[in-house]
Amino acid sequence: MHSLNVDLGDRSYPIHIGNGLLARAELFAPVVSGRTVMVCTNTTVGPLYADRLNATLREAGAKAVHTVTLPDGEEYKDWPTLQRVFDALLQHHCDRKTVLVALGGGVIGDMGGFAASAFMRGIPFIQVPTTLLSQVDSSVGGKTGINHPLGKNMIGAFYQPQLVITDIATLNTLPDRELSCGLAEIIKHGAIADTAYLDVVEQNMPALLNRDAELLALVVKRSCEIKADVVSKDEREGGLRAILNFGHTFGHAIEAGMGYGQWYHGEAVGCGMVIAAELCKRMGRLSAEESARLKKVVIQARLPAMPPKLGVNKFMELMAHDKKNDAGAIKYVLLNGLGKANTSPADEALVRQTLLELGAGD
Ligand SMILES: NC(=O)c1ccc[n+]([C@@H]2O[C@H](COP(=O)([O-])OP(=O)(O)OC[C@H]3O[C@@H](n4cnc5c(N)ncnc54)[C@H](O)[C@@H]3O)[C@@H](O)[C@H]2O)c1
Ligand SMILES: O=C(O)C(=O)C[C@@H](O)[C@H](O)[C@H](O)COP(=O)(O)O
Ligand SMILES: [Zn+2]
Repeated sequence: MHSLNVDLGDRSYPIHIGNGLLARAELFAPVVSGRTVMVCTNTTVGPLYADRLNATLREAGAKAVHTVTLPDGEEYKDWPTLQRVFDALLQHHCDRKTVLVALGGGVIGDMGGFAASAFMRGIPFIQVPTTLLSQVDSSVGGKTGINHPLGKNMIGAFYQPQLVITDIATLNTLPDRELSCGLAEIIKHGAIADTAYLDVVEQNMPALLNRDAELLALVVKRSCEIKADVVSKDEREGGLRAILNFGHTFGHAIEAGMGYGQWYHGEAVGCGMVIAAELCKRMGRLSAEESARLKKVVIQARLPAMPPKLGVNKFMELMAHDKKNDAGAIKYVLLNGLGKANTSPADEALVRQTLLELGAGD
């Protein structure tokens, strides 16, 4: 088992990564012992893992374990579905000491975390991520929330979990398309912060796609380290943290514009990184080789590299709602060579031309 810590003063917490951790009661006990627990999961993950987890939570000393099972899909990351979590918490007479456990991918993690942040103005929560994407990225850092038709994650809170338990074995049931989505965020971590890591990911792509367990544990650990380092320096995205949004300015526009759930988050981010890299090349920030390399890794990960024909105007309209924007100006996360990132505005005509020439439609 690997363990690391997210250093945030009195909101610090451990991340435990390993095989079979869903059965390790002693890892859950420090947070759940003597408490009522509400497991928040969905109709896909619940039948696979909720019984196992609930037994472990009881063994860890939980007073009572309840489960709320939400419909599966990005299109349900919304108000009416969130309300179902509050309904369940109230129906079971949960109180401020109740612990919410989010068992699932990033959608469940973001919604469960948001529900925990708001219920009785904040109850403890644990992330139990079961997709590669949620294990390497969304379970760490405390961004929680839901979508709005006009923009991704528009309503939410920064609210840290007290514990992250990452059981690599859950990846055995993950569909291939979802595995690729996780690789998008992994590539992002390398591209913004660690070229040696990008090399490892690139060279081992076939083994990663083959779900080599040792390699997966290694990348989950390294990605968590990179993300935890950024988050511990800038928890609420005053500046630095925005680099974790590389590929997301375009990616979020794709997700909202195509209709939530059509393009998966990781797919939109993969494509968004290719668009951003092309823009960086045109701005003289990335060489043609670097930009081509990033595109090649994205394609190797079996992610889409071509934007959908959403139309350039629609892209611009959706990106005008991006949370990073400053005084009406769209701010992009751009690379200054691979491994170094910062936020910056970009010339609108150049962005439009880049999108058009990449095939986004006019
Ligand atoms: N908070 C953050 O920092 C952060 C970071 C990245 C992404 N996100 C958010 O996370 C979401 C994407 O997360 P995701 O890619 O995990 O998608 P997801 O939560 O929709 O999960 C993908 C699919 O895999 C299924 N699934 C989950 N675990 C499984 C398993 N072990 N076996 C079989 N099927 C399984 C789910 O039911 C779902 O159908 C987006 O909403 C995105 O905005 C948040
Ligand atoms: O943790 C962060 O910060 C990130 O930007 C990580 C992203 O991978 C993630 O998709 C996040 O939810 C995007 O945040 P948002 O603030 O752009 O909604
Ligand atoms: Zn993301």
